[in-house]
Amino acid sequence: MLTMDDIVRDGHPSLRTVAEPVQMPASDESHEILQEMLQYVINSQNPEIAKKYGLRPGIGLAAPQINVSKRMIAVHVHDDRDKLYSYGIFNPKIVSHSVERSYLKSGEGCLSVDEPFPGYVPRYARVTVTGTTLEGKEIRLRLKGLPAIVFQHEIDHLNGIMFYDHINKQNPFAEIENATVIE
Ligand SMILES: O=C(O)C[C@@H](Cc1ccccc1)[C@H](O)SCc1ccccc1
Ligand code: NI
Repeated sequence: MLTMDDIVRDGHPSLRTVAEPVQMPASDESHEILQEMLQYVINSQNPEIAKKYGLRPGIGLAAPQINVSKRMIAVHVHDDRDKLYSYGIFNPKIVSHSVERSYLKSGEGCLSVDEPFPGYVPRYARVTVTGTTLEGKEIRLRLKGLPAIVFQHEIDHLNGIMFYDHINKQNPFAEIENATVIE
């Protein structure tokens, strides 16, 4: 199983590299890695398992974070109506997005960043994401709220972008125009 020892930290070249598309159908190796990534995210949200193995809780994980430069992400997150979005996705792509933005009032963190980077991280309020699931199904997801935020955070990792790249350097808590706050 994956643990924090498998997650590379800020400064590792993998986090600043554009990841390669996964040739479909995915190889057994890629399938196994993506399954392990999703299992990490699920395990990290189980208090007993997280404590036993020292896992930092997460709602998403991208392959470059375990030094695999492939376009694969895992997400396990509930929206504000408690609907669960639990996916391992090959080649996720944002195919459309709102003009309106949103951001987490608490800011963002990252399993690959050990210190806090305070500040608002502007994201698109709504995104449409396509990709291929672990089960080999082509999906098209229309997302808003926290699911939209986590998918954008993880897809950023595939493009070598870190959440703090989006924070206003002059004033990290500057109001973001045309944006809704997610509490
Ligand atoms: O490092 C990662 O990619 C996993 C992040 C993803 C993430 C961070 C901030 C906002 C959305 C997604 C971890 O999930 S950070 C821990 C966390 C846990 C619950 C809610 C938000 C962040
Ligand atoms: Ni991250």
